[in-house]
Amino acid sequence: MTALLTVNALSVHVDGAGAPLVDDVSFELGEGERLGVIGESGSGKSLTALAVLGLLAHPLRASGSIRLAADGGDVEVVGARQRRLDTVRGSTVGAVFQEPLASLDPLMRIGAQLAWPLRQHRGLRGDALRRAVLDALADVQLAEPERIARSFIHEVSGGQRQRVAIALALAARPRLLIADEPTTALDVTVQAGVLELIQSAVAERGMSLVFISHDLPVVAGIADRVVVMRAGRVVEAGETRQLLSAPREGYTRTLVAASRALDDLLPAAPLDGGRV
Ligand SMILES: Nc1ncnc2c1ncn2[C@@H]1O[C@H](COP(=O)(O)OP(=O)(O)OP(=O)(O)O)[C@@H](O)[C@H]1O
Repeated sequence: MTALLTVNALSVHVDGAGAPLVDDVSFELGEGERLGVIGESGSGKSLTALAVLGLLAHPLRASGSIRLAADGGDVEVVGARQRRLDTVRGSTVGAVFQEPLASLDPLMRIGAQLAWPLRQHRGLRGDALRRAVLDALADVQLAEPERIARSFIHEVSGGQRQRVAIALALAARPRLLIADEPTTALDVTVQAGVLELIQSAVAERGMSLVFISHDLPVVAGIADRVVVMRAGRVVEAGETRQLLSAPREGYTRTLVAASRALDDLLPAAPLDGGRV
């Protein structure tokens, strides 16, 4: 399988401070592959995602290597100039975060926000652009796309906001989607729908996925391979089924046991992907 993303010995430091927050992390992601990143709060999952997106801000600093296979050739994200990163963000890699407002502008109508990447990356104008905005909203199963396009973000529900954020992440047709706890902030009744949407969008477009969560059953249902992080390091990595049925490390065993204990309380919700 061709590697779309290769992370090698990635560390993230606070400039001038001691121990790294992300420490010597390596993994690879092939075209069309879905990778789950799991670990407790503070284990370094989000910083790893931000590093891949080239979004670490001072005083955070990455070292090591993050290579993305972009259309015009490989891009080394660590140390890349802003202009180089602008060419891969959106078109090679898109992102959805826990809090949709992280990627949405409260002062701009939703349609105008979506129009921007469609114009920039796909060169659309006029009627074609207006149609593409409505199609992008319909693609994320938002009813009444015309009304949503005219709305500001505070005029739609939390679940609808996350769907808009997904539409925005997909607008430039990236080859890789990074979803960082995309359902954690949502009402439990809308989590399942948003997860299904991410899964179907990734499958239909043949995209690769990095799915970050602290929720093992959710990751089990979505990822081909899993990376387990703790205290900034990868403690275990492997094919999802194998890793969950025979975890080698004590920490992974604890995570699996905790999920199974919960599973026993919810007999209708099997570990393997049935939940939310
Ligand atoms: N800007 C920052 N400056 C200093 N430390 C930071 C900064 N951002 C994050 N950290 C620290 O880095 C560590 C890893 O944070 P990170 O957000 O990657 O964890 P996480 O695994 O994504 O957690 P969660 O599941 O709660 O989102 C944490 O100890 C956090 O406090």
